[in-house]
This record gives sequence, structure tokens and C-alpha cells, in this order.
Amino acid sequence: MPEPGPSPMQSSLPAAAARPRLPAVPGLPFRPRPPAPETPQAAPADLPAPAAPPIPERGHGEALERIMAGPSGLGTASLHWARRPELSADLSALPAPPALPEPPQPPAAAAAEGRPIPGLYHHPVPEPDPVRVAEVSRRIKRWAVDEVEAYPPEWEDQFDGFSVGRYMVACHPDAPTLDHLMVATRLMVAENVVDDCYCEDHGGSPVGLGGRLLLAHTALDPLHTTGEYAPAWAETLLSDAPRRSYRSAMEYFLQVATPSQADRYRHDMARLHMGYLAEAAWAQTDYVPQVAEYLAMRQFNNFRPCPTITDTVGGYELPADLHALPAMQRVIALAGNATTIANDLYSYTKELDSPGMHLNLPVVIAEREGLSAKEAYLKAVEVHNDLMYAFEAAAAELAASCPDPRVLRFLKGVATWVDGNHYWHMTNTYRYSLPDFW
Ligand SMILES: CC(C)=CCC/C(C)=C(\C)COP(=O)(O)OP(=O)(O)O
Ligand SMILES: [Mg+2]
Repeated sequence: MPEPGPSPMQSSLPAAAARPRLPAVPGLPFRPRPPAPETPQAAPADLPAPAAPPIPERGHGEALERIMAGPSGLGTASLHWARRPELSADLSALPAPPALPEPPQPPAAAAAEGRPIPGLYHHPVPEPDPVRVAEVSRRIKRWAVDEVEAYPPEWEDQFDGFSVGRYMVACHPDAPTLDHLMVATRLMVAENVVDDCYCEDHGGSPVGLGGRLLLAHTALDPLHTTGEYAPAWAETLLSDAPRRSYRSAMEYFLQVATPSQADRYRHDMARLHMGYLAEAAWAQTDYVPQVAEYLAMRQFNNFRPCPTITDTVGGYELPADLHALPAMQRVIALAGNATTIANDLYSYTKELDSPGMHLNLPVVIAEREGLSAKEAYLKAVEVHNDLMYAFEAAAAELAASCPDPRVLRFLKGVATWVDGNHYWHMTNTYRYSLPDFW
């Protein structure tokens, strides 16, 4: 994982944006929303998260409230994690229960600090269950060290500082078992190992990136070839940490994903790799893209592969035809874009400190629109907020027009992932710090 942030959070200004400025979705009624509440909802039980907690006013009207409450109606009980009695029991009653060791002291308790970016529209989340966080953290380290040798010993602090257990528990509170959570956690680590070791400052470079990414992609989307060449290809999958990580994480994912969920993931990862390549090509020629070009690149170099496995991690399936709906694709793209621009904002100071010019939205706005660093940063906050409003409006519209319980649960899962992602960035003071703009 890349360098930790150099300093603690600095701001003490209010957390949430006051209100959207723009009707986010052309042609759709826009509903202004109040600021997000500052107080998190009640903490969830370990498994699963609490049944239909009171929904803070998020301002999307009835439709999104319904998303957040989860599926309802005849025949939907098996889709609703909060209503499944076997999931309401303690760990020992779960299918394939994980053998929990002595629960360590919850690391989340100490680490969950940090302040939101002033004016950033977001929703607070319940503190992730510390028992789950501790156990996922323990298991992921064993996987990274013993199973795939994802990082050398000298990167251990950075691996720990990444706090991936806290990240994934916050983003997937409805995961029915720890094994489901581990599926998301391994993929998250593998995705970051590839980014760090191939693209960024842990040995990465734009030079030769296409060849490395393509071969790594075959760990997700395997080569079908002749008997003569198959063994040589299989060997390549073990030849470096990125490929070992992808290969193993995908193997676990395939144990719980349906074929169409696996195909969806491969497609999202191909998108991601295309985004990495555009970023690298621009770096090689010192090209600073126009803002719209940057946003297009960042729609691909994006968190999208993470929220789109929310159904697999939740133990159900959004069928391919519902996933492919243009309205669903818009929701997913907007969610991915909002979460990724949130990363640009939280990682701004870290990236300023990295060698060369590291593109992120504030940097590109400053360069291309002739704004000061502060003006550009504040404008990037507005872009983020508009993406969030558009995401929520699109989700509410889809929930109203297609109230299939699987659609509703998926929309809720994506919204929860967005919120968990914000929580993780905000609280990861090891890795990120805010600029001194307020
Ligand atoms: C987890 C995943 C699919 C990541 C792919 C893209 C990616 C690494 C990000 C969206 C995070 O952006 P960035 O590379 O800027 O990360 P840091 O700012 O270094 O945390
Ligand atoms: Mg970043």
C-alpha cells in the first residue's frame, strides 16, 4: 500500500454540504435534501446488521427510503438479511460458521478517528462491528502473508495501516458470514497490490504496464490454450505478488459467485485496467487532461469493482438482466465516480507529496481552469457532491420504477458501500490527511 499520510486531520469545520446546487438528473424531479445527520445510527449487531434501522432523512423521498429499508412484500423474506432467522442468531448458528478465536481487542476502536472534509456531502455510518473487524484483519493478514506473499515484511506497517478489515466490514454490514466478508477483503487487497506494484510507487511504472496488466488480468479471466502452452501460462500466475493475489482472490470469489456475477466482475476489472492504462499513457507524455477527460479516465480507474460485488458478498444475486438495465448502469457509474472522487479529495495531500505530478481532480482543475489550489479543491468538492446527488436521485428513480426486491437490496448495498467507503477514507488518518484550506 502506498505511503501513509504525513499529518493528522486539520479541520474542525462542519461535516456535510448544506444542499445540492443543481438538479442532478436531467428530466427527473430533483428533491433538495437537508444536511446529513452528524450522529451515526445505532451500532449493528455482529451478524447481521440491525433490522431496518430508522433511516436518517437522506432527502430522496419515499423511493430511496424504501431502498434503505430493504425489500418488502410477499416472497421477499429470503432476500432480506435482516429478516432471516438463521442470520439473526449468533455466530455459532450460521451456516459454515467461522471458528472465532479469542476476540482480540477491537482495533477499530482506536483507529476510528478523523474528520470529514468540510462541505463534503456524505452519510455517517455505524461504527463497524469491532469483532468482525478484528477477525477479518487477522484472516486477511494470514492470507496475504502465508497464502500469496502479497508484500515483503518491510511493508507490514503499511499493510496494517491500510485497515482493510475495517474498510470491508463498514462497506458490507449485511455479509451473512465472515467467509463472505473475506471474499471482498481479498479482492480489495489484490486490487491494491496490483495498483501499488504495477502502477504506483511500490515498483510500478507506466512503462510496460499494458503487458503486465494483461497478464494479470488472465488470473481473473483465464487463458484457454493448448496443452503445450497452458503450463507456462499457469506458472506466470505465481510469478509476482499482483498475480498471486489476483489468482487466489478470484479463486475464493468463484466459490460464492454465480457465473454471471463472475463475468460482471471480470468486466469491471477490464474497465479498471483500461483506466490504469489511460492514466499511465498520460503520465508518459506529461499530458494533463481536460477536466472532462480526467473524469472519463477516473470513471474507469475507479472503485466500481467493489460496490458491484455487494450482492455476492451479501449472499444473493442481482440477475444479469437487472444489472444490465441502463438505469442500473447509471446508478453504478455514479456511485463509482462519487466514491473515486472522494478518494481524490482525501488522498490529495498524499499525492501532492508523491514524486512527479499525480493526477487527481483538484490538481487537474487547478491546471486546466487556472484556479488556485484551494479554489480548485473546493470546486472538486462540489463536483463530488453533485455526483452524490445524481447517484441518489438515479437510485431513487430506479427504485420507484423497478421495485424488484433484488434491485432494491442491490441499490441499498451500493449506497451502503458508498457510505462505508467515505467512512474508511475519513478515518484512515494513517494514510490520508486534509489540506489546510479552511
Ligand atoms: C480497490 C480498487 C478497485 C481500486 C482501483 C482504483 C484505485 C486504486 C482507486 C480508485 C484508489 O485511487 P488511488 O490510486 O488514488 O488510491 P490512493 O489515493 O493511493 O489511496
Ligand atoms: Mg488517490
